[in-house]
Amino acid sequence: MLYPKVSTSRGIQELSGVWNFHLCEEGESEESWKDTPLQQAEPIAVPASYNDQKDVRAYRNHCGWAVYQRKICVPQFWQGQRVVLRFGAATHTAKVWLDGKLLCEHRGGFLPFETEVTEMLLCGKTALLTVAVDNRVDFSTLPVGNEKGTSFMGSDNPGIPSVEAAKANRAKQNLPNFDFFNYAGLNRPVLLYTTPKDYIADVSIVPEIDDQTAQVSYSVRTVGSGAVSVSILDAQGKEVAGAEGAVGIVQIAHPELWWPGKAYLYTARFTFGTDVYEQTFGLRAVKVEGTKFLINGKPLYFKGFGKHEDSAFHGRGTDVCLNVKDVNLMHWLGANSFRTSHYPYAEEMYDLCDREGIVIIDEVPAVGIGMGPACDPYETMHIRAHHEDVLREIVARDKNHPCVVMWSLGNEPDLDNFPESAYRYWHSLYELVHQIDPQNRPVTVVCCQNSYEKDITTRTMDVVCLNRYYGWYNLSGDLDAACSGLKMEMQFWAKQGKPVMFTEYGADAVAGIHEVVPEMFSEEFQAEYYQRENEVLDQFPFFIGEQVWNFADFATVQGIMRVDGNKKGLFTRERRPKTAAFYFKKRWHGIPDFGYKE
Ligand SMILES: CCCCCC[C@@H]1NC[C@@H](O)[C@H](O)[C@H]1C(=O)O
Repeated sequence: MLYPKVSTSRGIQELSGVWNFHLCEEGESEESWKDTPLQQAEPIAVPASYNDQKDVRAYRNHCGWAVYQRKICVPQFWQGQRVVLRFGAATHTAKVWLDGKLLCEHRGGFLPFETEVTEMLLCGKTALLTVAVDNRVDFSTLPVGNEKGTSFMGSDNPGIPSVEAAKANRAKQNLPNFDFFNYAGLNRPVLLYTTPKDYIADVSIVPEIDDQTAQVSYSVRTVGSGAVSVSILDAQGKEVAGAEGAVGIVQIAHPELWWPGKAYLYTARFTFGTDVYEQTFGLRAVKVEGTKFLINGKPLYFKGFGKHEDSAFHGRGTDVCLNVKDVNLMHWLGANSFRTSHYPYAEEMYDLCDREGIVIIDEVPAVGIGMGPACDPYETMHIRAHHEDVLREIVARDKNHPCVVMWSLGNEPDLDNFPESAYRYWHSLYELVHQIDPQNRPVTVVCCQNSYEKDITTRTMDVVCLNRYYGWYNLSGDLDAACSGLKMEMQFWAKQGKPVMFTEYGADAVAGIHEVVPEMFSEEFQAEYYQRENEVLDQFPFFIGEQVWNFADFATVQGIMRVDGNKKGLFTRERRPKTAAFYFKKRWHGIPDFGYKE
């Protein structure tokens, strides 16, 4: 799916700003307002989550539909154009009406969707746009919500009469089986854009490089009639190659490659009739070979993070200023990568990483898939069809980004309680993504701390991505025992012949807690945790990367295990560095992006 861009043939009207807003009561139909202006509407900013925009529990803890509404119209000089309404995302399920006519519905809260509105808007009138967004999570959604019991790491005293009675009478609420606040609403930009009637619907770019030359295979999907041509421009805007036809191969002489830390972007300017669309791309090759993750034939060492889209006031709302700040902090640290834990991030972040040379592991929101040893989630949850949908959508959206070097099918599913069932589920998704990705990038699923000998799935992925918490969730506070356990597990992985990396490891540190003798939750313990465990990891040549959990402190559902959210950040939520940030700054500037341990 193309990202909307202004060109000589295309215009954009952003619909950001203050809309009218209403939280539906339990039992109130989301369709109540599809053709009627909201009464006693409240103000709400778009793009942003609604949860923190008003300090009342109803916003913070809402469970169900919320209605956004505003008037829209388009300039008459758009006559003759095709007009499209596009949502960067709506979390988690959306229904869209224009003057009461249902335009579209979409499931999945982290990927774009759009609908053509030409006829309804070009008749010169102002229309009422109504969007209903449902934030409920359950066994059919990704991310997964529990349908009884507690949320992630929640606490309960089941069986006590008074507790059970109170549970039966409590207001409906979400029980996220994941460790990030269930921010919801129109989190990403909403806009109208135009194309000519005959237009470019999609483009796909597959770079191939060898020593001295590079070629780009491209394909263009069009609607209507016309001829396709493509012009390849270098970073200075100079044409370096060109071709005719909707499908073709272009040779690029004296290629400038795209590298982590040294990005170089070309632009493919596609023309179809009067339509013009420009797609940036990078000349880079990604390949797993033995226990190495090769970019342009060189073995990368991942230095970076699991992150979240999370900030004060905006919640999970797109904040390009914060994106720039975070990428600058990554440069400051000597980091080269992050995983979009646990959902696809806003498109604007990938464009920024393309130009800044930050490498991304791109993850779908398949998180919370597990119910413990009592129940096989692959038999009980109804997520498969939706899981395939989000995988197709993430590849369709992000396929041309040079910064995307690997797909993550999901985070910390149950892989060891029902190992054969898990393997069937995840291996078929692994094969699906390899089939649908034009660049055929490596594919993984991120594994939680588990019985790695029973888990027969993780070892079959292109890269073994492990989330491990030796010394935190187990062997808590005892870093000698933790390092002994970690070393033993690494000796298991040494026999698997796969590249292995940490996509999570870490410890909560409440900024400002300092101890001469480091204990858990102090900044000193967090730094010592990493320093000790990195000493073990540095001993294993097949270990190809360290992504700490997390880049910054972030909001979670309230519970006994979280004091104002998750505090495993190297930075506070306001991006103030903790002691461990300075440890990693020193460490990562001393580790090369390529050839570490060689
Ligand atoms: C025993 C539970 C183990 C959870 C493993 C650690 C968790 N991985 C997934 C992330 O979303 C959580 O924030 C992280 C944590 O809790 O900080």
